[in-house]
Amino acid sequence: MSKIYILALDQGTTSSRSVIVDEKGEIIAIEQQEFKQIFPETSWVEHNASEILETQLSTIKKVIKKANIQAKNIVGLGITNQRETTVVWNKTTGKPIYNAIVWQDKRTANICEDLKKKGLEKHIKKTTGLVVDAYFSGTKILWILENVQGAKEEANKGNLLFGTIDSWLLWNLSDKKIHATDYSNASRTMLFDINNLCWDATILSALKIPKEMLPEVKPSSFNFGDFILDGCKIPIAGIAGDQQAALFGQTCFKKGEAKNTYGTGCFLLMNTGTKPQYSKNGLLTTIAWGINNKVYYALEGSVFVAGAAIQWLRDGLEIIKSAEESEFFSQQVDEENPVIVVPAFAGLGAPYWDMYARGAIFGLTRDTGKNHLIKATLQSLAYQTKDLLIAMQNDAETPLTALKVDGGASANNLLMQFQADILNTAVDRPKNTETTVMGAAYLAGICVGLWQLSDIETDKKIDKEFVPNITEEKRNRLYKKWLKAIERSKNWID
Ligand SMILES: Nc1ncnc2c1ncn2[C@@H]1O[C@H](COP(=O)(O)OP(=O)(O)O)[C@@H](O)[C@H]1O
Ligand SMILES: O=P(O)(O)OC[C@H](O)CO
Repeated sequence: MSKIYILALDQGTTSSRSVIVDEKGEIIAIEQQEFKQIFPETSWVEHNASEILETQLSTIKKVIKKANIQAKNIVGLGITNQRETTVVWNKTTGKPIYNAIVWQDKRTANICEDLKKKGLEKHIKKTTGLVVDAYFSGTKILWILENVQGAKEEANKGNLLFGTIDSWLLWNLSDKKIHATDYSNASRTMLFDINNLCWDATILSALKIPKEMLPEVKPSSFNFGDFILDGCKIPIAGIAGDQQAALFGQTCFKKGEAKNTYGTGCFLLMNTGTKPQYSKNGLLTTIAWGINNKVYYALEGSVFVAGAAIQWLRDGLEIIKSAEESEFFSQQVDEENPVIVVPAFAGLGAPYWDMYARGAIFGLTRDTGKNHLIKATLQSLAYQTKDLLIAMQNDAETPLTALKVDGGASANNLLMQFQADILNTAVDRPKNTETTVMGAAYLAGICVGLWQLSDIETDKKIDKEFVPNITEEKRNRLYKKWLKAIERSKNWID
């Protein structure tokens, strides 16, 4: 009998990836393609949605060739995606009416202020689990409707569709042009009622968004429709936002289990079981996934700039040639680093939620060199994670015994050791750090009957555990400086 496979797509902020996973849950081939980041104005970030689709399709073709398999042996397709990023397209032509507005984009801060003035903050928190912030899709949709000529009229006539990236891919990949999303992605729009699992009429009306343009919302492990490849029907059987998919891929199936992903941003999620738990410490309540007729929730701490700060060292300041080099240059600073970098390039996310904060560098002296700056930038990922972990432990009231990590920057040993040191918690890096795409593969594989949850739970191989190795006194002294720097970077722009 010929082998069977799952095709899984990870449409991230900086690249589109496709992987082939075999029956044993091993990745046998990966293809990845970067695409353009568009910065039309300060604090604006856009992607070309058509380029996203093209890069995704191109990696699908390449990965099948690389794995040397045939479409007929692929039994399911899973999709995971950068969340919140907003696409509005014309139902008839299939063309986006504006670039995708990316989750990092801050242009809608004023729309958020209006919502607050209308007294909707409490309602939004209770209904959607989110804080009012330009991060989420809702205000981005309104911006497109108000700023693209004729868009409002077309939307009211029912000619436009909205989707996060999963919906955009699903609509384009499915043979019947399915317009749907899953619970985890819907819960990032700031329009979705996470308790009653439906779009919220009050918020839609405040943002003047016609309900007809919104996708249908389904479980994450679900048969959404068929992708036709080389004449073969492949069920699109799993969809989840990338951070929730990573939580699933790290097998955090039980209440209290958590992971932290170091990608463009940094996202700490804890499974809180089948009931939403609300944070008192600046974290978000979000849907983790819907599976087997149940919906699971998570507490989330979202940091906007993590690996993106390393990209800034590479592409903006041009003081490193690759992200990996940040480790080597940081190792050259063996004394205590007096420099602190707060990479609030897109404001501050959890737990501070300050859309007006901006990046800052503290502690410069005449002998500060580029290595100090590189190390401080790398350390900022660990400090921001500590902010999140403190908030999460205060909410959860259970100490985390170890932190499971993944994402591009988790490959950096110096960062992971500093993370353990500053947290005073062990940091566990799995052998397979492609947990995000594995989450999508697992959701699809479970839907088509290839695996059960219990098969997946057994696969938890650790590559390396980083153990704390600094004194309590040093830890406290360093973190105090960080908190001082954070205070000074808040509320910078008007
Ligand atoms: N060795 C490294 N050290 C520090 N940062 C790294 C390293 N390798 C990758 N990164 C950072 O990780 C990010 C890419 O991780 P990835 O998980 O692919 O992100 P995304 O899904 O957001 O596109 C980039 O921002 C990059 O700067
Ligand atoms: O594409 P990533 O991995 O940076 O993830 C982005 C997040 O989904 C934004 O909420």
